[in-house]
Amino acid sequence: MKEKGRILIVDDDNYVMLSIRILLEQHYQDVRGINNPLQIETAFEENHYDVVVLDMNFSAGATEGKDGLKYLRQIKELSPTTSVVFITAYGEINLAVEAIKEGAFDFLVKPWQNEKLLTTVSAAFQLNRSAQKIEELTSKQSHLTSLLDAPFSDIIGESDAIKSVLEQIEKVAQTDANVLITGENGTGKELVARAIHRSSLRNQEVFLNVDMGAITETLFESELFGHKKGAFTDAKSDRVGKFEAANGGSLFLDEIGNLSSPLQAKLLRVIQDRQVIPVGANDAREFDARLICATNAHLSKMVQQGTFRQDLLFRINTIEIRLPALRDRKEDIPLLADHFLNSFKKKYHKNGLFVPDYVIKKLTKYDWPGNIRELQHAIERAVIMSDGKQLHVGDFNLQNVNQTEGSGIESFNLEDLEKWAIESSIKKHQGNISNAAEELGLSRGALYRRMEKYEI
Ligand SMILES: Nc1ncnc2c1ncn2[C@@H]1O[C@H](COP(=O)(O)OP(=O)(O)OP(=O)(O)O)[C@@H](O)[C@H]1O
Repeated sequence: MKEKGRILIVDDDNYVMLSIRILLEQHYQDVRGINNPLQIETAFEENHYDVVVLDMNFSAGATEGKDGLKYLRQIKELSPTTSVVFITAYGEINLAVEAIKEGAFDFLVKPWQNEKLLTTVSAAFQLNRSAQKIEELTSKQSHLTSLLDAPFSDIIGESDAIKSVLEQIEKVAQTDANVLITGENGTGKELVARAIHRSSLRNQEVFLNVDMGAITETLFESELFGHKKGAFTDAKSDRVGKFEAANGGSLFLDEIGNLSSPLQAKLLRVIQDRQVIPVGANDAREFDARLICATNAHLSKMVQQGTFRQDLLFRINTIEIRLPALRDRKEDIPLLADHFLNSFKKKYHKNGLFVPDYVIKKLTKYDWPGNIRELQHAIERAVIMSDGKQLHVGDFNLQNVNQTEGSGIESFNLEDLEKWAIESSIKKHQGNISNAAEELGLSRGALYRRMEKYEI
């Protein structure tokens, strides 16, 4: 099978260039030859090359190899990771050594042996791959480091409510205190839990996540505390539980309000003792994980109703961070909308998509019962469904917007009636603009113009 490599051969002797090309084409997917070194720059503008096989002398009669060194420097400038292999005449070996000092990978002396040429190019190709890998890893690492340096960069918002949340995160992150994050669904509880971990001293260790709402009674102990081989029928080998696996890091227990009473008792014992006993084991094991819990339930109400243990609540809520509903920080909606729009425009390759101000205003008026997750999904849906030019309010499928406006015809103002007819028709056709336009007797363009006018 051919290697997925790109090789460029630069030699003004067409015979040499062609014979190397024919040989290398049997082993590499993309091999190109040029006989004029002045084309090197254009060749690199068109493609990246893993290896360049470069003649040492180009000017007729020249034997000093200065041309080769000049083009080597040019290639290294254009693409530092590309490996360069020189082809040199017998008398130029000193120069070839100089070329290696300047960054060439190796050289071959004319007349070359095919076997030797293939081995040299293959080694140059492997070196290039490793260099590229290192470059990739370095850029990934610097990206991760910048994320660590800016642990809140993905929490969008400038409202007083979100600023106060960020301040609290910063304060608690430095401690090992147990944190309870409360807030409605989709308000960003998991995002905040991750931010606490990232800005804590434990950020080099793991962040593990357990959804207490999804865990069954029977699996609870085995998942969280681990089990010994043979402890029950399916226990084919020893298993480390989440508490132990999160050692040194943070353990995020989501939907903690969903735990049954017996499981609350088990969890309380483990948090109090700071040790777990795996199912089927006799000895307890200590763990050192920072606990972050989250819920959308009112735990203190549940305590009053007798459905959540007060002692467990006291253990987990050393610090409580309450996340505001999106409707209580509406001033953040334009920022969040812009953030999600940009990322979905990129994801769905609709960079030209434009969102008029009146649409953003409409989004700000809506109450977003599903909070930021609902906003995120609504924007993703709108971007997918759009024709790639402009978003309209109708693209967002909002549930309660304008429920009161236009739900009955109380005014006989013609404009009000037209707006009502358009809204009703779009609703009837579940957002399908073509069908609504047909029913209203308008072209799609005319309907869009009216939608813009009435801010629908
Ligand atoms: N302030 C914010 N800035 C940017 N994105 C946010 C913000 N808050 C939440 N999100 C995004 O909204 C989505 C929902 O957030 P998250 O899962 O953290 O909410 P949650 O409160 O844990 O939800 P649930 O209670 O349903 O588990 C995620 O994709 C998250 O990245």
